[in-house]
Amino acid sequence: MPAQQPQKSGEVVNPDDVLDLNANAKELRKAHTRVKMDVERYMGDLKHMLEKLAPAIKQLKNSNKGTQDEIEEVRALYRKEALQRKLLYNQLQELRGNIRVFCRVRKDDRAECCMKFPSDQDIVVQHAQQGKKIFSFDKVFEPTSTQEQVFEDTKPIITSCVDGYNVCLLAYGQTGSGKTFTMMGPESNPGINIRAMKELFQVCSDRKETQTYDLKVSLVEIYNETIQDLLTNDVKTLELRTAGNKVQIPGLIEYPIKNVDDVKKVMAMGDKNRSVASTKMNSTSSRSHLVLMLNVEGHDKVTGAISRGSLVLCDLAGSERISKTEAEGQRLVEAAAINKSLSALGQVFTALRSSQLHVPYRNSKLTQILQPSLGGDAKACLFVNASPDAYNFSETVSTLTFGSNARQVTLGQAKQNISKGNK
Ligand SMILES: Nc1ncnc2c1ncn2[C@@H]1O[C@H](COP(=O)(O)OP(=O)(O)OP(=O)(O)O)[C@@H](O)[C@H]1O
Repeated sequence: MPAQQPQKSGEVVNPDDVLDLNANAKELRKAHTRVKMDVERYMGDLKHMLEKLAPAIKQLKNSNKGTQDEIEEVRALYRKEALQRKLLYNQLQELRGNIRVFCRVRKDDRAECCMKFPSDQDIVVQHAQQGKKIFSFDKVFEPTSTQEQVFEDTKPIITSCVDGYNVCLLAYGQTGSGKTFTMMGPESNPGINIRAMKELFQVCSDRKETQTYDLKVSLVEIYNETIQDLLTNDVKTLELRTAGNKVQIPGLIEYPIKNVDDVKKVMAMGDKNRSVASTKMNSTSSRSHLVLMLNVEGHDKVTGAISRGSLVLCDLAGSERISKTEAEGQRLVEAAAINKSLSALGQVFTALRSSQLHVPYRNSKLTQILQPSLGGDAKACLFVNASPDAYNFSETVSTLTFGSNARQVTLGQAKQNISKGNK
């Protein structure tokens, strides 16, 4: 039927057309009723089907929940087992006297990250041309790790100096990799040094009913193979005397400290005297090894026993590739001295690892000063700091290799230095 044209007023309407229109409307109404009935029937069928499926769906949901619960249970078991394994491992390390090695990767938002962290003990370093390497440590701290988290893992070792242990903590790594950040940190977010002192004062205060403690600090830097006292304005080079496994530094200033503010004052004084110079890779690069030494003497009020512990916190100067930093003149001399003493440290680790009779502590002032901490009954902890940037791939691999080697060093079981009292 041709499409109906609108009727103009006054125009005559054909009666056949009206009949056709009525017939069409009737057909449309019938079709509408049929479709409505079909929709209602389908809806009924669907409802019926859903009702039939409901128990099956419920069962499926429950069985899925079961799987989730099972997965959670397995996860919890795994976590428990991993914790137990770690505790046993720590006990074994303690008995064997292994150096604990922690790896910390610095935060660097601009870096093209070349690392992956498959677990909190493993790190994978990848490079398109140079391949992939995996390293394991006692703990790996990712770039997102906070100063609190880093301190938490070292706390038990550090505080054991109060019980008469000699404890040493070193930060090693390429220049700009975050050693100073880890050890000292900014004032608003302090690193291990300040946190350790706070914790030590807390431990001493908790024991004040039965113990009294005297704490003294000294601060030196090893710059171009000379030892300088940082707690005096005089530029004073100190000598080292080694007697057996003990090292003495005659004339070294020791400051008694009573609280964290005293420590901060000492650090500020040392900072002022420290040789800091600008290099191409790090505008505040430390050109010397910084060694903070704390002696803790405890007196037991009940037994009269005296404990003598020490804590050595060492922020090593950055290892660097001279070609990259473009060091010249005085900076080149400094870089050579830094690299020489760091390789002397590596040689000491190699000798200790292979239980050689002769350990070459005397090859550098750094290893000489660290001899009591690395040579026998002390507890040692090494931080290997690394940059996540692919640009630093080869330095990172060399730092992590250094850390892996140090991890195999066995110092022997740590001993407490306690002399019996007369009470
Ligand atoms: N985890 C971190 N989070 C945020 N900033 C960091 C972190 N680690 C390092 N940095 C920043 O990176 C820069 C270089 O770090 P830092 O001075 O600690 O390196 P370094 O290893 O001590 O270098 P050098 O051996 O040359 O003294 C600093 O500006 C520091 O604040």
